[in-house]
Amino acid sequence: MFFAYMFVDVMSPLQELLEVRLGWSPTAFGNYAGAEYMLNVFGFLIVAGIILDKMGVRFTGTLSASLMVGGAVIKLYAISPLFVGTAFDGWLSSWWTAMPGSAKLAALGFMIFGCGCEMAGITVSKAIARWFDGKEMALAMGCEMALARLGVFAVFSLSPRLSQALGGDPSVVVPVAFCTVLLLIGLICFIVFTVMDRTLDRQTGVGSGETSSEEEFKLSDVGGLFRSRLFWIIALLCVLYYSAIFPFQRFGTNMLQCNLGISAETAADLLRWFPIGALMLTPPLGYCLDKFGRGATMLILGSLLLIGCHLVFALLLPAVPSQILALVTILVLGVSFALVPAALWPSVPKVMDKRYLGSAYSLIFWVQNIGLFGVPILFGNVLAASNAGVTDPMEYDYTNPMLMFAGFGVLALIFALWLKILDTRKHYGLEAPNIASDTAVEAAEAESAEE
Ligand SMILES: NCCCC[C@H](NC(=O)[C@@H](N)CC(=O)O)C(=O)O
Repeated sequence: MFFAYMFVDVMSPLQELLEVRLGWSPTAFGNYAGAEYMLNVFGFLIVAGIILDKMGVRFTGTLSASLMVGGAVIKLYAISPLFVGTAFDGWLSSWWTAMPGSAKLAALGFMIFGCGCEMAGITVSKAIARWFDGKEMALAMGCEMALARLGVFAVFSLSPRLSQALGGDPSVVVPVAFCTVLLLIGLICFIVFTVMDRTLDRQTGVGSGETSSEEEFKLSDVGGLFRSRLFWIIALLCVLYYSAIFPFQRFGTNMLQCNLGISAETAADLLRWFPIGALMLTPPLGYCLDKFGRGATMLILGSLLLIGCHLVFALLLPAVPSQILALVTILVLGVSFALVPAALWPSVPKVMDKRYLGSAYSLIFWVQNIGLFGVPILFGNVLAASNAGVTDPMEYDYTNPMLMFAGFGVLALIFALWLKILDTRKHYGLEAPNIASDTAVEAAEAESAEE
């Protein structure tokens, strides 16, 4: 997941370079960014859930890592001189001219990569939920997400520098090639893990139980989940919250450049602190959730912070173009980005039947992917419509698109409040700790001994 998240954002700090070098307008960049989720939205994630439940973690993990490498290679080819300027590029550029040929082919590669990345995401979530059931599940998920955030921090630090590593004109090829090699290393590591895991199973004579039928994906469960009010509240909270987070990560560098009049490198250096706040806080918050509970309250607080931060980016930063203000807001947004994921993902096993937990994760990811697919496209269009006639990528006015993010935050807050009210009425246990306290366990043991 570390290398996967690096690859997801490798081009985010290079939006200006892509516009100058390859002619990608904000709309083309938005379309490219949304493509990551396109095949998932059109049903791949549901298939991925079935594959995971039928074939298990080893097979699905290897398949997802292979898809990521395949997609990355296509994207690398699309932006390289091997493709740009060729007859194929000319043909691809000749229709739907808003998207240059390189953007179209890169979007195709990103689509395939996105299938692998999301498939890996549900595989990891289900594996952790099973391995840490009744134990430090939120801490384990928090550590996994912290590693992913470290990847984002690393790529925001490395990408602008790698683009200049060869001297001469800056290049988008070097950072993408670097991250593609990392994905290949990740695939090799996972294959080594599967071999070792299989060997251990053979030595101990214990099956991993990873395809146990009690948790098998059933199509009838999908219908049941879609009829569940709780499923929709969680899925809609998830899609609204993340729609104001991941697309922001992608467009944030240029937003800071335009508001502060700084280079892409300086802007990326500011933005990289966003995942760092989340990186440092998600594991301890996960630990607190395991020990003391308060999951629904964390969701409300995280949504409130999200709204405040996007309002600052939309209204205050253009009026007060201060790097300190930008940094403080980015750090607070990082706190929000720790609170919500730390509480949201471990809450799913609390309210969904274990039997269809894999389906529940894949369907929540599916609804989330619809937003993550559509919002960058919407964002690119809102940005373009608010900046008619602006040709300098340093001159865009980001007020309207950032207000749109704040609006998503308000809706997420409404769903978080609804969840808390339902939890108070129906006692789902969202505010309860994941690990029963020692005294509670002792009391339960004493009770069963008496019986
Ligand atoms: N074990 C938690 C998994 C979810 C982490 C979550 N990622 C996602 O929601 C992805 N579907 C989104 C993406 O890959 O873009 C996160 O907080 O990173």
